[in-house]
Amino acid sequence: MVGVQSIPSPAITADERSHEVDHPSSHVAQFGSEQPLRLDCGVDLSPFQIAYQTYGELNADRSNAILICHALTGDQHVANVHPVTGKPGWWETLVGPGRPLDPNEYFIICSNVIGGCMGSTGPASINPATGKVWGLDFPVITIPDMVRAQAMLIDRLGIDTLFAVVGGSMGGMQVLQWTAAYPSRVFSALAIACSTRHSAQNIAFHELGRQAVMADPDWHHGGYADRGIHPHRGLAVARMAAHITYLSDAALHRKFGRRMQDRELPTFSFDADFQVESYLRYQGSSFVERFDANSYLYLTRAMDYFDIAADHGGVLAKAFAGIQTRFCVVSFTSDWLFPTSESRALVHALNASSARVSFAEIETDRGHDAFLLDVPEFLDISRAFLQSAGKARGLTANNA
Ligand SMILES: CC(=O)SCCNC(=O)CCNC(=O)[C@H](O)C(C)(C)COP(=O)(O)OP(=O)(O)OC[C@H]1O[C@@H](n2cnc3c(N)ncnc32)[C@H](O)[C@@H]1OP(=O)(O)O
Ligand SMILES: N[C@@H](CCO)C(=O)O
Repeated sequence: MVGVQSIPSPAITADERSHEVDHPSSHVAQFGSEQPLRLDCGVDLSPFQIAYQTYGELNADRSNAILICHALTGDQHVANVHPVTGKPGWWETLVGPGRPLDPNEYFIICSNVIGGCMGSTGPASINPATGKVWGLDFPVITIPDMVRAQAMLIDRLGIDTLFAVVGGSMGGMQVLQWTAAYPSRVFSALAIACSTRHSAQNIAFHELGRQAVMADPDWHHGGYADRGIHPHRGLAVARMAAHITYLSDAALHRKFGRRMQDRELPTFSFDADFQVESYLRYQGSSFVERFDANSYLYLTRAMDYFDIAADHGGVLAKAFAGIQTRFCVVSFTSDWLFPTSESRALVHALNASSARVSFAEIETDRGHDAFLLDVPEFLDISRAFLQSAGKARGLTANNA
């Protein structure tokens, strides 16, 4: 990389490097009892580990680091082939050479959240006290817990201030939590399709999903791993219901309408007569191949508990008082899960805090998950925001 001084992750030990998996910059950072993770529920989690990927190189003054926070079922494999699904990284529209988050310019970090199931400690991990899978003995985690764990990782990487923290949906919640908890460590923040608190409707959808998991006889009160089984049916139903909320009526109509699946006439049965039924079944069955049911319970719960203003006497602006971080808030017109009104409320609070904030509502029928798709206006806005913040930060092309 021309003009970029390569600084290997400074505090990563040889032991940690031995955990490298499918990618040259794939790591697991382990934290021990000297550094427990203090959880909001009152538990000190120790030891624990965070699995993460990096792309690009940290520059000489360590000013070009971008942290990507993933959404509910995402993971650290943001821009490399996924080791389980074999599919491209989940945000390759945004991250990659020539993309708005270009590893030739930035040192990009993405970690699997605490509570996740792709290498970070979560309910599917082994509880060192029992030698068995944690299951429901795993402590309930929150968005602030996820961010606290990430901050320990960022410390471990020797980075004081992140050039940017970027994320959509649950990732956007983490972005906002980063700015509220560590304002001086975040130079710029790109918060997409998110909210400062989970709405009653969203909590209701999550509860529906959790009940579907818990109603599966294979769930065994979270103890399925010891029996060598997994509540696939319940988790698939949960994903099917959730997936509908990630799209929009218009998008479903455009994709499938009332068209039939591989047939011309109704079968007068409960087979998947309609394409949209077949599609949903596919989304459910492919999801369970890559996700743990208990993790789904814990991560949905973390989103439900999220409410930044609650920690500031119910006044959202207080969470951002005096903040110097540059914000860009993005919403999508057809997102009914995190509607534009919630982004506007955030922008108003940032304005009331005299924060620097730009806001874009993007016209699309692709619903909440538009942030994961190739939506040119979204990508252009992201690029322009980071370039402008980069100038203010003194970053030059290729960060020479
Ligand atoms: C690790 C991670 O994945 S990170 C988490 C973020 N990623 C996700 O949430 C993935 C799940 N979400 C999605 O797939 C979302 O629908 C989106 C919005 C991100 C993708 O949208 P699009 O690119 O428009 O894809 P679309 O929703 O049409 O789904 C395409 C898939 O459905 C399948 N499909 C389409 N029609 C049908 C049908 N009638 N019957 C069965 N399957 C169908 C396609 O074969 C395709 O399968 P593939 O993903 O294995 O290639
Ligand atoms: N579809 C994405 C976003 C959900 O908010 C996910 O599963 O993580």
